[in-house]
Amino acid sequence: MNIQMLGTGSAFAKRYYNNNALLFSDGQTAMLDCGITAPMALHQLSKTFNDIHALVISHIHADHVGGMEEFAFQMKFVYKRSVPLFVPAPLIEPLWETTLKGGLMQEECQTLDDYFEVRPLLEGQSCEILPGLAIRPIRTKHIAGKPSYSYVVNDTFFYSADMKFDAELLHALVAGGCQVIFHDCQLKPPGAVHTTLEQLLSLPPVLQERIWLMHYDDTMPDYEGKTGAMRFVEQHRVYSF
Ligand SMILES: Nc1ccn([C@@H]2O[C@@H]3COP(=O)(O)O[C@H]3[C@H]2O)c(=O)n1
Ligand SMILES: [Zn+2]
Ligand SMILES: [Zn+2]
Repeated sequence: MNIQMLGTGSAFAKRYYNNNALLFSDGQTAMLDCGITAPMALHQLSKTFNDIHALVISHIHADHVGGMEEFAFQMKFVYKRSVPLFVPAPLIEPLWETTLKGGLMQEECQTLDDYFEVRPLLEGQSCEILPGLAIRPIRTKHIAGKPSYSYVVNDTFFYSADMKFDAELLHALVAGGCQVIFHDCQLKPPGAVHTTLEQLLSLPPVLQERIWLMHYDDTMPDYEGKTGAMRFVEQHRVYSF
């Protein structure tokens, strides 16, 4: 599996774009989250939404879904095809009712299904989203009262999206065969809704070696060399795992 980040920044970062990813498998591309900066980030890679074969969503914050209105309109009215949208079941209704409906609803388009082939994901159940690429959602803690999901990819790769520190989960993932972890990282405490660098540094080196840090703010360069055995994920670099 190859992964390339469209952006690696926190919600308010201005240098690194929103923390969204492209996953490549068997000549096809899945997008994992589609934030406000996703359309521009794709453009900078000389890609369009027509290059995307599947979209996956982690939770409803603008840095993860804010680019979906353009995605939907472009597929419907420019490229005239429907992309499979893989969404954890509890997010489907709020994604339409609280985020997308205002811009996308019109006489002939009244539901999310008018724009995407909606495929509900069930927690803990693996789903093949592209040939050779299976994802398994895990509900993780982020904001109280707001469902949010991390993903295990092909049983060996963990993508936190946005989550509070959960050392027990990280230990269990590695014990279960997870080789690589892309984890959100709030550089400065307190970590009210994200995992902080300080918390990740409390993990043993054997775990840290597998962790790559993403969703960081614009001060990231100040932390080079201060992340233990963990490395920063770089925007646009293609990683093969
Ligand atoms: N209860 C909350 C809710 C949100 N936030 C900030 O807003 C951002 C939304 O995107 P995010 O990437 O989840 O990070 C959130 C916090 O920075 C926050 O700090 N506390
Ligand atoms: Zn975020
Ligand atoms: Zn969030």
